[in-house]
Amino acid sequence: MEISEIRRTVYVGTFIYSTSLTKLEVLENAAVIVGVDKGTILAIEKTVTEETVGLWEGEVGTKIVRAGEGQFFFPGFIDTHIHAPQYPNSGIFGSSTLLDWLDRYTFPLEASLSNPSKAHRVYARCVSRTLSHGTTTAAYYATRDVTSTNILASVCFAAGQRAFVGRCCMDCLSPDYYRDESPAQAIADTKACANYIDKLDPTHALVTPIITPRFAPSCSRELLAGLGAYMAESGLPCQTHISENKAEVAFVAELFPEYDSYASVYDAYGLLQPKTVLAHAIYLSDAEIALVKRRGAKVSHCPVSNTALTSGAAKVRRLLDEGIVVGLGTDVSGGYSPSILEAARQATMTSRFVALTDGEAAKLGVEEALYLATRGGAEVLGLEKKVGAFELGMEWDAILVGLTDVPEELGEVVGGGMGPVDVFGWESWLEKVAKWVYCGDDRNVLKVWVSGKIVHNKPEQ
Ligand SMILES: Nc1nc2[nH]cnc2c(=O)[nH]1
Ligand SMILES: [Zn+2]
Repeated sequence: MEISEIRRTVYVGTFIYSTSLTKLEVLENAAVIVGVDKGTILAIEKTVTEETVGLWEGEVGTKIVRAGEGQFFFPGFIDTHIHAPQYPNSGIFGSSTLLDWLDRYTFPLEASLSNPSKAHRVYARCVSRTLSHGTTTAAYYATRDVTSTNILASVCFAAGQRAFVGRCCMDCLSPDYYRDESPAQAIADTKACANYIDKLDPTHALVTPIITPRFAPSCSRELLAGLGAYMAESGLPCQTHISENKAEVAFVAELFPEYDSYASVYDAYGLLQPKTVLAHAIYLSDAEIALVKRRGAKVSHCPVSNTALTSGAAKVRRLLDEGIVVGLGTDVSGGYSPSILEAARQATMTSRFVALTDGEAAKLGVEEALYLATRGGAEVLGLEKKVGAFELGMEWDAILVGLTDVPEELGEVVGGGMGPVDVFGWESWLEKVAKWVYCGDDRNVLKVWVSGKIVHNKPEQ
């Protein structure tokens, strides 16, 4: 059958997804029917027989995709905070902390990406790497260079990754070689990138511009005000950093003495909104948490970066208890890993350190970490009706996960298995999922789809 004749794809097998912060639904012997034109879920059959699947197989225009024995479909991961231009520095951070790390490692690399061919090379690799780890949606910081930011948007669009792409605004306290020349220029350049994306993807079905003040210390009052006005007029989302490091928080208090807190600075310029993604949020005071909650701004928790740069341990349970929406971010290359599975794992580990001082309730379970990695992230980016779970009308943004079956007889696993998670056959589905979270990696990601289109296929070994 010609591909063009396929009207719907029926995915058959086991489906696992979050139905709440603490609950994972497991549908075994189920089917999810996806329309090919819009990539949306048309029907969910919670139990299907081989006979039914056989009938579908015989239908013209229907394609069947099966999860093998022991494999399962899972919603695609959502990275709510990642710096694509920093990807080559993954793992290179030494013993630095935020402010010296920016000067030493980050600004020189980002500035060098004004070379379009270098930008293309880095972005193509970053996008294919995140896809291979199962990231179907990413909120990217680019650099302050317009051409290179537009290259990132084009690379995401061509690769089929759902993405938010922001030109990084920074007109203050940044090195001479890497600083916006004026607030007006920074705003004009931001608009130029948004216009480029509007032409690339007019309905923002896949790629959306995002207003991106780097963080308060690198933005003048005039720039923050201009970006706040642009946010109000365009309705576009916004991403920035907040309260990541104690020296940074003290610096903001010194730079903006007229405001009570870091969060109040963003609020004063209209940047604390329901469509605002705040990365880190480690040292928010009670008053700031209340303000973030009142404004409906969202938080991107970046545990790998927070530990790598010795920034601190965000109190995620507290944020969740306050009703703040939280997702996960890799924060490459503050974070060394492009994997949201790693971020989920480290979110549970960090929460255990928090529990040592704040009590057992601080601990995040596997179910909660996976919720943050999927539905939480979707809500952070305003996509909760579109992606993050398997529900009617949602788009098929999904991954197929495979684990390695250890044979009952002593002997080698045939074909090397499907990645580093060994399954002995007696584990429940939820135990298999826990093993995947703690022991898995991209070798377990066999296929990845965005909006019903395949965007990654693990190479055969
Ligand atoms: N983690 C992180 N924090 C920042 N604060 C300002 N810029 C950055 C950045 O690039 N990464
Ligand atoms: Zn960051």
